[in-house]
Amino acid sequence: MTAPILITGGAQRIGLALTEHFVAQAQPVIMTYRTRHACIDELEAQGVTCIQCDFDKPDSVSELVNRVTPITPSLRAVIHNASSWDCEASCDDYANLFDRMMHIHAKVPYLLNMALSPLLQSSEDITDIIHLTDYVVETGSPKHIAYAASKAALDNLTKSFSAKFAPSIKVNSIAPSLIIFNEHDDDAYKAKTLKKSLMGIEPGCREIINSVELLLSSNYITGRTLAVDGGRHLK
Ligand SMILES: NC(=O)C1=CN([C@@H]2O[C@H](COP(=O)(O)OP(=O)(O)OC[C@H]3O[C@@H](n4cnc5c(N)ncnc54)[C@H](OP(=O)(O)O)[C@@H]3O)[C@@H](O)[C@H]2O)C=CC1
Ligand SMILES: Nc1nc2c(c(=O)[nH]1)N=C([C@H](O)[C@@H](O)CO)CN2
Repeated sequence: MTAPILITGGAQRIGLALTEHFVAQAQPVIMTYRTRHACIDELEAQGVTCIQCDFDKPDSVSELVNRVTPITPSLRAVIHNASSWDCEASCDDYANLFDRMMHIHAKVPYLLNMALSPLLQSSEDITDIIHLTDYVVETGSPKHIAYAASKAALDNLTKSFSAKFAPSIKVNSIAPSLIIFNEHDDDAYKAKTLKKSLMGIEPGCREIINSVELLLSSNYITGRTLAVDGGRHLK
């Protein structure tokens, strides 16, 4: 029996692309969703274990762990994808913004890694934890200050957990810049954003799928960051 991969935030965009990729590979998936998007019914019909989970709610992490533990003796990987890209301009309670960013991007992955590591370690093979961070871990972001700081915290968790769990579990970050635009992004924003990288394209979810597969296929890469950013650092 192939151990499942747990993906948080698997009901749209990159998380959904990852979920659908593994389904197509006959790799069992457990995924969490906050909002019951239209895709959930089909994913459940395809055998994906879809667990409703709003990490902003108290006890959500322990409830998720208590849902996962009885359904599988082990996990192949945990992919921390769930995220909220919030900016200071859209809020007036900076303390709440900071707390929410740190919660979803650092505290939730920290607590899940601590609680789920036994399931990862019970596998006979090397297993993986993957943190979806962000290019702005390197630079900060004047418009997403709390978001960037929280992703930097997640990046640091990669370093600590890779040392704590080696050699049974590899722990790595994937640090994207633009992968896919949001529906509300206007043409001016898109043109400005495309100019920020050397490649100048909206690459799409396949870039993250390829990066995840690279990390899963390695028996040696750990404690590192895969920068998936189109050469933005050299622009
Ligand atoms: N898209 C891009 O170009 C880039 C993405 N990244 C990173 O890659 C990852 C995927 O990006 P993308 O697909 O755009 O992500 P989204 O912004 O689409 O968010 C992913 C999911 O996170 C879930 N989520 C948010 N907050 C919570 C919460 N409190 N509890 C539970 N689930 C929550 C949402 O669930 P629901 O929809 O069910 O409410 C959503 O489906 C993220 O970590 C992101 O920071 C980094 C750089 C660029
Ligand atoms: N949770 C999310 N994080 C990020 C998103 C997103 O849509 N959801 N988008 C970006 C941008 O694409 C940025 O990398 C380029 O402007 C960053 N993080």
